[in-house]
Amino acid sequence: MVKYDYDVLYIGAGHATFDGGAPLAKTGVKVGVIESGLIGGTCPNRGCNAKITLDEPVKMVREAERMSDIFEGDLKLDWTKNVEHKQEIIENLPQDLTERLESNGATIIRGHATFKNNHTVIVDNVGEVTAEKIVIATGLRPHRLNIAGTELAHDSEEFMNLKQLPEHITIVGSGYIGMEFATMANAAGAQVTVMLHSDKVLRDFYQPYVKMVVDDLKKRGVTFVENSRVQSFEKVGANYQVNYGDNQQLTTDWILDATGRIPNIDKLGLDNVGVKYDKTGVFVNNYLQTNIENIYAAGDVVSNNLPKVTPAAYFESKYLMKLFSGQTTEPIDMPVIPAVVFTSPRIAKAGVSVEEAKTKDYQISENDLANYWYYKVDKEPIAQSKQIHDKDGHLLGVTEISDQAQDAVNALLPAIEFKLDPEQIGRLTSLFPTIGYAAWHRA
Ligand SMILES: Cc1cc2nc3c(=O)[nH]c(=O)nc-3n(C[C@H](O)[C@H](O)[C@H](O)COP(=O)(O)OP(=O)(O)OC[C@H]3O[C@@H](n4cnc5c(N)ncnc54)[C@H](O)[C@@H]3O)c2cc1C
Ligand SMILES: NC(=O)c1ccc[n+]([C@@H]2O[C@H](COP(=O)([O-])OP(=O)(O)OC[C@H]3O[C@@H](n4cnc5c(N)ncnc54)[C@H](O)[C@@H]3O)[C@@H](O)[C@H]2O)c1
Repeated sequence: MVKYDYDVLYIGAGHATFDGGAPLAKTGVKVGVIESGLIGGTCPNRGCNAKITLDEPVKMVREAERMSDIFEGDLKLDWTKNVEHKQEIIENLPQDLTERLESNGATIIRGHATFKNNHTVIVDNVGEVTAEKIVIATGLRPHRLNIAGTELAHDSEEFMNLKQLPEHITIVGSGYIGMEFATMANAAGAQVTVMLHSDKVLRDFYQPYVKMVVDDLKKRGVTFVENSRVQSFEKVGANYQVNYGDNQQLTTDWILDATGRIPNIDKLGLDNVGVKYDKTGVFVNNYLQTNIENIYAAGDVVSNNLPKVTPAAYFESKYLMKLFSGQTTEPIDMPVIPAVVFTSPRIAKAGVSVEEAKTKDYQISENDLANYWYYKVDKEPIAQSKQIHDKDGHLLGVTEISDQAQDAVNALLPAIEFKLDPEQIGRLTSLFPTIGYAAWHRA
């Protein structure tokens, strides 16, 4: 007798679900996926894919600017066309991902899920759905400032759908979204003011590199207001007023609230089943299992100190696929999760940080890439890296600032993850000339 509707039921259809959920269904496990929004979740529809499409012309404008003695005329970014192009790239992704899940045998259930008990969820307009195991993969949503007029501000998704670029944009927050979107808006011709919570920008990245990005944006006209203490937003005629600091005002055309993202758990009924969580997300053990035996969690919604990025959600989803299909009984062994902020230049990193290296007996090489011939081809004025090695020559970590930092870090990742020794590293013969080759350059 079949006891439950599904063997495994995922709540949410982002990377934390579909990367492992589709192959899991293929093994014959009966998989259900509940999604209240677009299949694919944040990354394809309103995160990574959308953002990197909008950013591509930004990168090209910067390249053309550096090559202005070779090119004739100026490149001008048309924001409206850029947004149209982004839409063309992403609009079929929910359908593609639906097909990926369904063609492997998973069933998609559309609606918002709330736990009734530890094997049953109630889905709006559908009713009760039962499963032996349930995976909470509900991700994050934008945090909204708790101040008067907060409803006048917008989120990153609304920014990426702007058909016309406002003349002046105020961005509250200087994390990933604040800095990536300040870069895009500035390159597309908007005047940008970034309101900082403190004096810190991109707190998780190597601060001397962050300063280079900030100084470059300042030269390009972006204003940074430190310790801004934003107090309220008001509509004044056709514009908005940002009230901040000690009775200071700023007039602007559009406000982006980029003050972080919070877990989608408040309307999930976790208290109905006793799943433990706090404001940072759902608590799990080394098997991604919550305190309730048959309920798991994966991706951004998990409370941990990993960066909330797609590579982490992807790996966790793949791990649960192996666990649920019997391919492993081991706890999850998280690999090195790299991170990049797509400013211009980018800052990318993986493994041991420079700050940690300074507290240990590690060697830190400081590499002036702007004067290395391959980076000169691109006339990159800001290009540096720091590589961290132990005394036996294993590469433990890297952080790089350059326009191609994400590809450089990708090239070095296998050596960091697999702790390759110098002889093994010597056998990695990269194509030449490429960033994969240049990434190894060090002083
Ligand atoms: C603007 C932006 C840019 C980003 N850029 C990058 C980048 O360049 N690189 C990178 O690695 N990461 C990036 N990220 C982060 C990346 O998008 C996330 O790490 C990733 O999407 C996490 O996947 P997830 O499956 O955990 O959650 P999500 O993709 O958020 O999926 C969760 C899903 O659950 C659904 N849901 C929530 N509650 C319920 C419920 N009760 N019932 C039914 N469905 C529910 C939601 O609708 C959503 O579709 C970016 C994020 C943003 C916002
Ligand atoms: N390239 C990428 O991988 C990428 C890109 C975009 C987003 N993301 C993910 O999305 C998540 C959310 O990004 P985010 O930039 O919104 O969050 P974040 O946590 O990176 O930054 C939030 C910023 O808001 C500031 N802040 C908080 N409260 C404030 C207040 N009251 N006034 C002014 N500033 C305030 C913080 O100091 C911080 O600078 C990130 O955790 C990241 O993992 C990743």
